[in-house]
Amino acid sequence: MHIRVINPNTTASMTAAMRQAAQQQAAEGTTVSASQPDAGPVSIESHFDEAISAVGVAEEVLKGEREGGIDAYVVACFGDPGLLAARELTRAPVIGIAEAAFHLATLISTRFSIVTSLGRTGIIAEHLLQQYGFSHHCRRIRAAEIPVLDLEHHPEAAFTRIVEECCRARDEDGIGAIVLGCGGMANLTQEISHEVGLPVVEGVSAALKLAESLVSLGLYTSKHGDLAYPLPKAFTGKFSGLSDL
Ligand SMILES: O=C(O)C[C@H]1NC(=O)NC1=O
Repeated sequence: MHIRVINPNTTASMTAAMRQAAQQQAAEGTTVSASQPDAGPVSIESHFDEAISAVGVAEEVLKGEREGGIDAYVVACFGDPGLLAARELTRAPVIGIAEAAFHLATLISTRFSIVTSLGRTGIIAEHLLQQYGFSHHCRRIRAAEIPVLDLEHHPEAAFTRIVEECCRARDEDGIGAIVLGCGGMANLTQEISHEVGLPVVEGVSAALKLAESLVSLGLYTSKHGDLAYPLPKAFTGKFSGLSDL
């Protein structure tokens, strides 16, 4: 099967790291490709960044549908930007890394904490926990207080900050597992788990394995109801190419 990982930010090196992490976890016979929008934020650290990146996610799914042969998509940003819009555009399963991580974390612990990059995006994770029904499972949303691109530009310092915050969560929050709250942490999971001594759930890998499961079960995004294809209509200006999809 073929799974497309979409990095909603436009940092190609982060996309490559996500693809590598996902391919390492993929089952034999699963091909993982990755893409990012041509236009949008280089990192997603605010509501505004999320809103802009959601358009890019939709455009990447449309590209994938035109390309053909893609069995599932992963939206690889912890805010799950544009997830429901993306699901409207395809019958293929579309899995957000936050939603995937929350599901898996509740299967291995009764309580988990999230460690994300910047504290100001914590409210986005809080809203997702409420939306997906996991609020009572999550003890606390913590932040390493590192800009997302520090994961690329200052990886050692970023790793240290993330581990320190994970250790505080382990010692203070009464939890059994940790969810990493950034797609850019996809290649750090094993090292962090080894340092912290708790199971660490990372969203790109979680979403990849859930996508494989859905495809293997023959499950697809329902086209009955609100996730049916969008109604054909005219779009104007720079979105005119989306007219009558
Ligand atoms: O929401 C966050 O804090 C992290 C989020 N930003 C980004 O560019 N990729 C992410 O996963």
